[in-house]
Amino acid sequence: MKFVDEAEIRVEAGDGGNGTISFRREKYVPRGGPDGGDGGDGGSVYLVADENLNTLIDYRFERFHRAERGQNGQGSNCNGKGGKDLTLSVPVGTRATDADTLEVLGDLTKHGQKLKVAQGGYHGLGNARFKSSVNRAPRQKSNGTPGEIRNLKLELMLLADVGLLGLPNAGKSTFIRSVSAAKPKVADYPFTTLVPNLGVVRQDSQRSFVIADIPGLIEGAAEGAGLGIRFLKHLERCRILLHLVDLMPADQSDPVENAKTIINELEKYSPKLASKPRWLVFNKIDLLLEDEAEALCNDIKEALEWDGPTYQISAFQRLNLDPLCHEIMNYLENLPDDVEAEDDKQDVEFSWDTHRKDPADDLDYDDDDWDDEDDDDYDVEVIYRK
Ligand SMILES: Nc1nc2c(ncn2[C@@H]2O[C@H](COP(=O)(O)OP(=O)(O)OP(=O)(O)O)[C@@H](O)[C@H]2O)c(=O)[nH]1
Ligand SMILES: [Mg+2]
Repeated sequence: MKFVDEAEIRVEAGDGGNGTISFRREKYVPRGGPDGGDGGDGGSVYLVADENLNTLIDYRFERFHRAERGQNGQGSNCNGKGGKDLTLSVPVGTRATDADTLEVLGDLTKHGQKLKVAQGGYHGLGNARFKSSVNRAPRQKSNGTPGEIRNLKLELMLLADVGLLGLPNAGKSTFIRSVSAAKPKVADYPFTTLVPNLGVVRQDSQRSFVIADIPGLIEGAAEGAGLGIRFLKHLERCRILLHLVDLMPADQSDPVENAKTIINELEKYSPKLASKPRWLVFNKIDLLLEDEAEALCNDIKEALEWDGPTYQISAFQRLNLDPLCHEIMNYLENLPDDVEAEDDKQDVEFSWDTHRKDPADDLDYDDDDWDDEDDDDYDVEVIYRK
């Protein structure tokens, strides 16, 4: 599966309409003067940021976009109508670059923000405009100028503060569903998640962070097993990774070995990613008695020689999620500004407004969109809700 957080399209603004040559012809009005009208301006092409969109995938299928041409002028001093502008909606966070010159035309960072990407042609002048004291019957007009044509590269940056790591079925998608308004598909088979999802965890009106749920990793991912490791690139800009460990794998596999697999694959992919702050999050504690869970977590920590932070949660039952999110928020807030930020300055920032969901909303697992088959249609999903 290919990533479509970028798309290349061609936009063509409308040409300006031509001016026209015409003379007033009317009974009893001999030698009516010139009355050729001007053409209309060509329509321009704009991009507008729309918070309801989350992918650029549509632009992969529809690559040519043209605004209307201006109408030609007409007699009786009638000017041609201007061509209609074309407005293309793109997700918030999209950057538009001229694919030929590599000039960055702009970043659309706020809902409703508009960016002109191709200027419509200017109108031509009708002969009425060329009338002068020495030329009362000009046979002159001008043509409209051509509209701008551009090959545009659209890029949508997926930026997340927190990245989720884990084997398939570890509960990553369940976790993001429980702490944010994102609605990725959850199921009891591996590789349910085929594309990354982003969710916004809102602590209060001023404080929130973004979590990325990516497809599960399996042993050999670095060599391409399962869905491979290409999704890990989305975690490179995260500030912290949560490694979800399933305490009760349905396939009876050993949680220690499972955790080691992830750490191995991570190291194979990139030592830099592997050295990012990482917290161990033991999931599915609801399936064990409290002291059993405690003992198992200790065993795993010992086997991994883990001395970093650990948490015990049930993503499904929403146990201990609040303290974990709280800690994450604190951690992120207390990071020095310059950590990992050097090359982020150019980044597009999302300005979503996703709120923390009411937990009661989500307890209904018969909920229709729980198993939203459409998910698979998208290569990249960024789900959020206002
Ligand atoms: N009992 C229990 N089941 C859970 C918990 N979290 C997730 N599950 C179940 O585990 C299964 C897998 O959950 P997902 O959230 O789809 O797992 P994932 O890590 O996103 O899996 P992939 O997308 O395949 O990588 C589902 O059947 C969930 O209902 C939990 O805390 N407790
Ligand atoms: Mg998943």
